Amino acid sequence: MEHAPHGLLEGLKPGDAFFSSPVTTLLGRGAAHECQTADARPQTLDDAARALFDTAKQQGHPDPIIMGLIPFDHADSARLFIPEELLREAPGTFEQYPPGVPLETPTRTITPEPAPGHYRQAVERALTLFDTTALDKVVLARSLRARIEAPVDAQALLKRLVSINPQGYNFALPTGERESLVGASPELLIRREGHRVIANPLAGSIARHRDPAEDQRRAESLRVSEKDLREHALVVEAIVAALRPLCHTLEVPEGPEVIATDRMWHLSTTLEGELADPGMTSLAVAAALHPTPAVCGAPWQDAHQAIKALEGFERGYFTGLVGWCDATGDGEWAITIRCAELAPDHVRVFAGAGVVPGSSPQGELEETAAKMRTMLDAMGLDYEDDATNTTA
Ligand SMILES: C=C(O[C@@H]1C=C(C(=O)O)C=C[C@H]1O)C(=O)O
Repeated sequence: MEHAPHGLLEGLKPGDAFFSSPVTTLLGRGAAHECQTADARPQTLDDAARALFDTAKQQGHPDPIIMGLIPFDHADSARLFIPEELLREAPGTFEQYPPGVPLETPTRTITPEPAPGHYRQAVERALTLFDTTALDKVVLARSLRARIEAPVDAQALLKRLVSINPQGYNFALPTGERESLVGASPELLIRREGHRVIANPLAGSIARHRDPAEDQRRAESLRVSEKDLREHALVVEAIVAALRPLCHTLEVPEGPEVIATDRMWHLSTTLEGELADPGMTSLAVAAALHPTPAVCGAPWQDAHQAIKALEGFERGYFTGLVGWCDATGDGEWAITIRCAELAPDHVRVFAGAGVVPGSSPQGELEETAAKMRTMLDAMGLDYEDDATNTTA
């Protein structure tokens, strides 16, 4: 017998918006009201969301929900919209989702942007900044661009993603006439359910291994890695500092757990709080936290400056936010990682890694290669660069 969420994904058409999480599955069709904001500062996002809800209510929309994509950089534009039609289903039990046929994506060329050598050099430069500036951590990213023979089917790709990451934040949102951003993020920035907020930052990672004993050994090494625990603590500290003033109570566990995705082990902390102002929407809380040191670094300004100086490409929506917010303010915003930009003639896959004192350029290069495998595997794209020994 077919479970309901399978039905929802079965109905996905080009141009639809899809978001699934451990608590809900949404499929948005069309855009009754939409807004491409001038920038992504918290006030701009709040104003844009209010205006969208006001218009929807004036036009008699019974239960408007905003879906959207928020860029990494506050200076860039966010896309928020209220779908014309919204289909919603209870928690997606994608655990038994049939994996379907593996995708094949014939490619003409695959080009790393920037090149692996550039990436290693950026990490090396970041390491020197730790000695000469206030910088404690910076997340440096890179991408792979594949020129393809035929467009990737977003629905088929999502089916693969939900089957391999059933507990993840799986999404596909249109970003243009024929472009979309599709991904399987493991990271929840914030969920608001009434007064309650939950954040689940991840930071500190190691690639998984196909041999179960080696895989476990890697998980254990991550659990006690001084470098990764330090990298993780910086993220939790920043989120606690941002959430405390917004919350009556905030529960902070003593240390992180180790969680798995299809390709990675991560250090993970779940924080739970009671909002002091229940009128604060999930979008406003997300905007107050974003970008955390999980995707930017610490201190924020120094890390942002280092990214702009060293990375060598525009992140756009990658390491931004994807999610939804309803008219009561409830909603979820996940971090747009483990994602790919789909266009008719190319796909582009992104990944970043946290650099702290003690990081190695080759190690971070390999970590980004391992993170990219989630999307590369799902699309049936074969690619290995100088970061080969990650993906055993
Ligand atoms: C930036 C990415 O991941 C982030 C960086 C992590 C790390 O450095 O350990 C872990 C999870 C994410 O917060 C990515 O997957 O591209």
